[in-house]
Amino acid sequence: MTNMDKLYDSVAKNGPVCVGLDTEISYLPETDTALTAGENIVAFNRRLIDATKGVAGCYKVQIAYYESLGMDGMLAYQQTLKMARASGLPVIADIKRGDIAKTAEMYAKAHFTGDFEADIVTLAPYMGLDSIVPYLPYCKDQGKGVFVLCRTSNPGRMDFEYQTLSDGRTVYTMVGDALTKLGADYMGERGYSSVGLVIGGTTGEEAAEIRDRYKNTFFLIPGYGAQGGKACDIALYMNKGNGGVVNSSRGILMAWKKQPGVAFDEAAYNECVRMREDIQSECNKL
Ligand SMILES: O=C(O)c1cc(=O)[nH]c(=O)n1[C@@H]1O[C@H](COP(=O)(O)O)[C@@H](O)[C@H]1O
Repeated sequence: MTNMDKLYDSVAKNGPVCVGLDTEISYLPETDTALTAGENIVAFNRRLIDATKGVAGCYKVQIAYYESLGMDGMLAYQQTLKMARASGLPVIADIKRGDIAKTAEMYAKAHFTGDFEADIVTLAPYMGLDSIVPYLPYCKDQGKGVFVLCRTSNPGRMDFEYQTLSDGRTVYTMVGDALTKLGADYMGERGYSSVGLVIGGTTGEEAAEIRDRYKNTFFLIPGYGAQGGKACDIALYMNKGNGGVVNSSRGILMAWKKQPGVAFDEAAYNECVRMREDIQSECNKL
């Protein structure tokens, strides 16, 4: 069974919310001055994971928030991955790597084995397929997975991704087509490849076309919450309520700010439940 299969099963059981652990120290309601920044973040993440593991489909840990704190942060990253994986839910390491083949081999080893082992990683395809291929033996042998940036959530997606090629396709479609072709040899039992795509949820405009074109591809859909993505748009990227996980980071981490008097972990739980209902009710309308 692949990790994409596990993600599918997890969405079927708990729903599509991907809790983004992009934990910045300023998001914490209070800190313990006897602890380092990294230790405070681990304590916060521990309570957040405990509170949300029954209502989340997976976790995504954004490495930049941890790297920015140096060694203290990298220890926090290691411990956060460990705690999140111990919840039994699939864990995506949002590392967005994309380098030449030999270097990619080292990144794959770094994030699929050892101290920083994750179940699935995010990759950037700009340097070409040889920057993606070194991750595939881990998909074949250990069921690992990758989500490759395709049509992202940020305004800057227009700069390169929407450029039109001579054959009429957009650049993001060329990327999606090439990656789904590559992923065809890595199909799991639930009908999805271990090679998934990142499809931003801040617009629903191309949703029907994208979902239809990549039927066997699992999507990581960021943009809900702080970036303003709407459930009615996001539902269009799902496949009968599955086939995608919807990330919210700041919206969940800082849910306590919108729920006065409620503890941060309980507020995060409440936000996951609200978000899940919001998305599932839109999926049910389709
Ligand atoms: O790969 C990603 O996860 C990603 C792709 C994308 O197109 N847009 C996007 O926002 N992300 C990530 O998703 C998360 C969004 O965080 P919030 O906007 O706080 O919910 C961050 O970790 C981003 O790095």
